[in-house]
Amino acid sequence: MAVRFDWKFAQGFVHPDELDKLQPFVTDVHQRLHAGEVPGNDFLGWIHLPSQTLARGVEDILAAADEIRQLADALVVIGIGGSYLGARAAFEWVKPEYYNQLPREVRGGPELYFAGNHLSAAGLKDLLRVLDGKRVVLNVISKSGTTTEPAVAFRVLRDWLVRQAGAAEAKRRIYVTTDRARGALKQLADAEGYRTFVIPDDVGGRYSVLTPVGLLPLAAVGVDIVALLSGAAAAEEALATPSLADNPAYRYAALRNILLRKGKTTEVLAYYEPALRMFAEWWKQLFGESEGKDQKGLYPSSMGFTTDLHSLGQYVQEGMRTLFETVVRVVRDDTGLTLPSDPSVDDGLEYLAGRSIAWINDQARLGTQLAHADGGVPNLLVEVEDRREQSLGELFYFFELACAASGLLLGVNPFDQPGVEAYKRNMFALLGKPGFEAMQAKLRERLGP
Ligand SMILES: O=P(O)(O)OC[C@H]1O[C@](O)(CO)[C@@H](O)[C@@H]1O
Repeated sequence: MAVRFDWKFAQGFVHPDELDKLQPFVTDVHQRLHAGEVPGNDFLGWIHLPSQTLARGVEDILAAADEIRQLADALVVIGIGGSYLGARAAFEWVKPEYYNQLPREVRGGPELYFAGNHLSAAGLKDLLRVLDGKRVVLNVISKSGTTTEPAVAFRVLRDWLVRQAGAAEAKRRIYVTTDRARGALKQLADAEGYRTFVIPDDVGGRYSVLTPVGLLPLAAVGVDIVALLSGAAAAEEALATPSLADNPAYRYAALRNILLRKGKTTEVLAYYEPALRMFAEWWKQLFGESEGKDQKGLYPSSMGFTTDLHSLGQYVQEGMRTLFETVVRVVRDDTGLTLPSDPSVDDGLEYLAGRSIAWINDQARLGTQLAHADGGVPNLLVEVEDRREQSLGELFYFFELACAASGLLLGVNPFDQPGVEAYKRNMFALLGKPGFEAMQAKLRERLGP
């Protein structure tokens, strides 16, 4: 596999014996997961999604992606949570950091923007400014079809698009990804005749990156979605064993469980490449929504090193000893970038002349892992061979499986998210949504003048 798991920097905190003791529980979780006998078992479509999608083929997605490439200078993906994080994570992982600024011939695809993942007027206005004068395609994504943030952004952007391009052309430039039958977005798509892609019923939002949710926008910007799926399918096969010795995803899940029980209540996903920033955001939703319930669950956080070593590094080294760290490391460097030699400048760096920047970064990583472990922060390591699609597909599946197993070991339903409704109900009441009148009065009273 292109993904490897190592826990040598955590061995002072966990004895191998402790893992062995969890084997029967992991075996039970594995068997129940594969037999569909777990809480939330109507959301297990992700387990065989990679192989089944490859077997079915993705020609329809590739054809639509081609159309988008023809139609668009800029593609705007409108979605929030699982309806955008996977696509954005893969986009930033695979494509160069300044993709949108590169010339079209170099990029190969349209510029890519994300909207509907907040309710900021300024954010939306800034996006409209940058879209001005461009041929824009919208891909609005919502499984429920009722989420407020993307619905608001879609209404604003659709209105803008109709004014820019006319109603008929706007219709051609809107792609909808949603539930097969339910939701306001589905009704709107049917009424307007928008091109529609379906999110399978049995795949939850945070597990949906390998459905059209992620695949369509990724294909449109030239990410190799067949390689992405192939990597995930390879992991699906390789990780179909309950054995902790053979299954690194279960080893990771079991270690998280052990560390949590020892009082390590926060997990920091640490990365040393800016390209992994949105991957960490995807990971946070995956674990946070899956495990944070029934007053349980590790708090998933992330840090980008070495940047955050100069802001949060002090806390990690000497603050509350409730942290452990999972480092995601990309092994291969193909930048060819080295530190130039210049003996005429006295900046104290000549001893590094000729060294690759990637090597320097990795020494920082090793030094940090040792220091953090010495400071009482167990360190786990997930190594990924490179930034190619195949490897990323493996990594997506690795964490999806680990998350399901980890949630089940914790005794929660890893596939629901009842807690996110609380803020939504309050917001609907305050916004004056029909049906929430009584609640609105109560909340306004609590808020006072
Ligand atoms: O795709 P939808 O239905 O718009 O939901 C977006 C996100 O909102 C949540 O439902 C949380 O409110 C997530 O689980 C989901 O990924």
